Amino acid sequence: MVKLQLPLIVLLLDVSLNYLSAHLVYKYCPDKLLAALWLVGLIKFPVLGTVSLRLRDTPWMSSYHIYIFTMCLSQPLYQTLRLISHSPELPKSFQHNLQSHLIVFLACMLWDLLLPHIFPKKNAKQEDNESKRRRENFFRLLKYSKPDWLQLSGAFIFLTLALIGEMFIPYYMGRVIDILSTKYSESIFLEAILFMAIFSITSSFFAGSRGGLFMFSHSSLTQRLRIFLFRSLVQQEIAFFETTKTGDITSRLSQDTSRVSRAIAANVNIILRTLVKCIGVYSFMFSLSWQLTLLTFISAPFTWITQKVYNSYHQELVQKVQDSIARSSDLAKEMIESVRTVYSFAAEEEEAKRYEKSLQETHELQTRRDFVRALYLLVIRLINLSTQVALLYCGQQLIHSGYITTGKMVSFILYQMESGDYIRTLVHMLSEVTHSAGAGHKVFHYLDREPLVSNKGNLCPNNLRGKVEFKNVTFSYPSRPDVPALQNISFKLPPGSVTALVGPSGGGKTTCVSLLERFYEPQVGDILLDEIPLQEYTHQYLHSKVALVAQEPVLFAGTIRENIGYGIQDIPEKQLKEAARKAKADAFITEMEKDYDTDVGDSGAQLSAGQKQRVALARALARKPKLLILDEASSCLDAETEHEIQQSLQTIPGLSLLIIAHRLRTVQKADNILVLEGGNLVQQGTHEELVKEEGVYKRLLHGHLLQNGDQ
Ligand SMILES: Nc1ncnc2c1ncn2[C@@H]1O[C@H](COP(=O)(O)OP(=O)(O)OP(=O)(O)O)[C@@H](O)[C@H]1O
Repeated sequence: MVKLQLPLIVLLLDVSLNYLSAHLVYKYCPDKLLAALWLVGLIKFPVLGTVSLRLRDTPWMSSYHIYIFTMCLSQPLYQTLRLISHSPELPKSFQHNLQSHLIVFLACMLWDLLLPHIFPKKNAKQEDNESKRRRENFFRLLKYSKPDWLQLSGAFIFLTLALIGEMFIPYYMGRVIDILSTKYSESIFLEAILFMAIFSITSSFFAGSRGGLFMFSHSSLTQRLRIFLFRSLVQQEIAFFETTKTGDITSRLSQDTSRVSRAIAANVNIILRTLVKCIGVYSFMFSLSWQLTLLTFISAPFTWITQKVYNSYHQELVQKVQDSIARSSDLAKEMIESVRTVYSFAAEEEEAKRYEKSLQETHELQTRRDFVRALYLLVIRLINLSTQVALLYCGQQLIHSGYITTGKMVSFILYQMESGDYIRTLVHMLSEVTHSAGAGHKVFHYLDREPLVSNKGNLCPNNLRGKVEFKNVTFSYPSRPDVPALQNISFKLPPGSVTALVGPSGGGKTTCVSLLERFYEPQVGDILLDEIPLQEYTHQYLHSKVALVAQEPVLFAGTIRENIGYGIQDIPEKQLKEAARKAKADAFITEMEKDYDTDVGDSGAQLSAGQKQRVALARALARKPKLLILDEASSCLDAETEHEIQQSLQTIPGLSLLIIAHRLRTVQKADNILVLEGGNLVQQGTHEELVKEEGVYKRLLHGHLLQNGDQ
């Protein structure tokens, strides 16, 4: 009950104020009654509006602003109506006044009780934070639009010129009707037609130029945002991509950037155009008939409220539909990418059902969205129809009593029809701008994200020996922080040596490689290259000196030449071919129809697994590394080719090799073998030393985990 005190006090105050002001004015200056009522209404509106803001979170009272809005306008509108229909009467009695206020007040409470059940609402604090964030995003977007200021200024000038032209067209239409229905004069008629044509042609030209320039700014802002965003994304650490869905990232890049930039160019274009048109149309309407203009205000609050309610729920549903569509296309993409697996498990029907379920969800959301839209259109049409009936009725009275001509009435109706559209567009676009700027939050979130593994090192020495050292390294993956993948690991890779990493599956071999590549950063300990921590070297330098060939190397769509030279600008032909020769790829490449210019297909699909591994090895060698990491990189090669490659690699002076392999022949020749189990370094030494010890290595040999070379 306490919560109702303030609204009730305001209600009583408002009723008394209405009653008093109307009586005073009627008593002392009855001829100014209407003007005074409008004045009181307009003064009350901001004052009571501010009070209503404080009541937003009060249960039952969040629609109090509707009440305030209605009450501020009801008195002046009522009197305007009476005046137009020529039946002036005393302001209503205090009881009448109180009754009408109470009815609206109770209606608002009922609305508030029902509304949360139909559509859940956010609280005021959340809304305040969101609108603050949207404002900030909007200004940030403005900054990004700076380079387009010339086009935007041009667009604003054309916008104004187009509007001036458009504004006069209905006016001249009315004039033509008046000329035709009264005393016809050819010269005046031709003059009106001529002006109408001039305004139509010039405004069309200006409107076209305006639209073109706005669209230009829109697409250039979208492009700029996409470039910035992409740049920021590719600098993120690997863990970011493991924990963020691909669909999320691509939709930020494609849809959100476009939506956000629309907030500036396209939407501001529409808002300004509509706002100026609204002002212009209402000025014309006032000049034609101020009485009828005031009458049209009856529909304004209803249109405004309907549009606002519709916007918030429609926007939410639109977002849900978009997310659902993105999920369906992710599903389809995943199926196409893994079509071989689907085929080999005969899971076609299952996949089809999964896709159907996802589409069904989209369909249901779309139906809800369309239902909300249909309801909205119905309400808007009813409001429009009622206004037009009231207008025609009062207009007929005004024509009858000689206040306006038929032509002016036609002009007025034409303007009025436009004005309704403008108010709706204005409310819709204002919310669209804030929502678009809201989508900016997601874009800016990625744009501002600092990678957790920083690439800010600045060391790139001319000489590097290539000595690597793991010093008490402990590491857990960010997605599983409580499970250590490596525990207190220490080892050294001397320059020019061959080291093998072996151990049962899940032992931590690939994790060591990932840390060396700086995909992640260890939580404890250091990884040193020539006694200096890896993070001190520049990103480019480190990855030219430490190269990785993974078990399933990724090739990019393009030629073999492009794949081998990937990441190296203008690689000399000699360097390219030398790398291919050392990787034993030269022979099969030269046998191909287009030699090094042969296309490898999507992800290298047109090459065999062994050929892909050799191209990937050539790609690593092309950058002349000091440490080459081979993570089961020759698993798809026959023993002979693998042996040839090993021999060829040993001829490269100063190259250290870190090999993860399951073949005994590869491992046993290593200078040092590191045995990892459960994230711990459990043994190390040469093959000869390790076979003498009882331990994991021997177990692996007996368990055939380390296969013989020819197997
Ligand atoms: N991206 C990841 N996120 C979370 N945990 C991971 C990730 N990659 C590996 N792990 C976990 O870390 C541990 C070590 O994995 P790692 O891939 O280093 O083993 P491995 O010795 O290379 O195994 P394999 O011989 O099977 O390739 C495992 O328990 C694994 O489940």
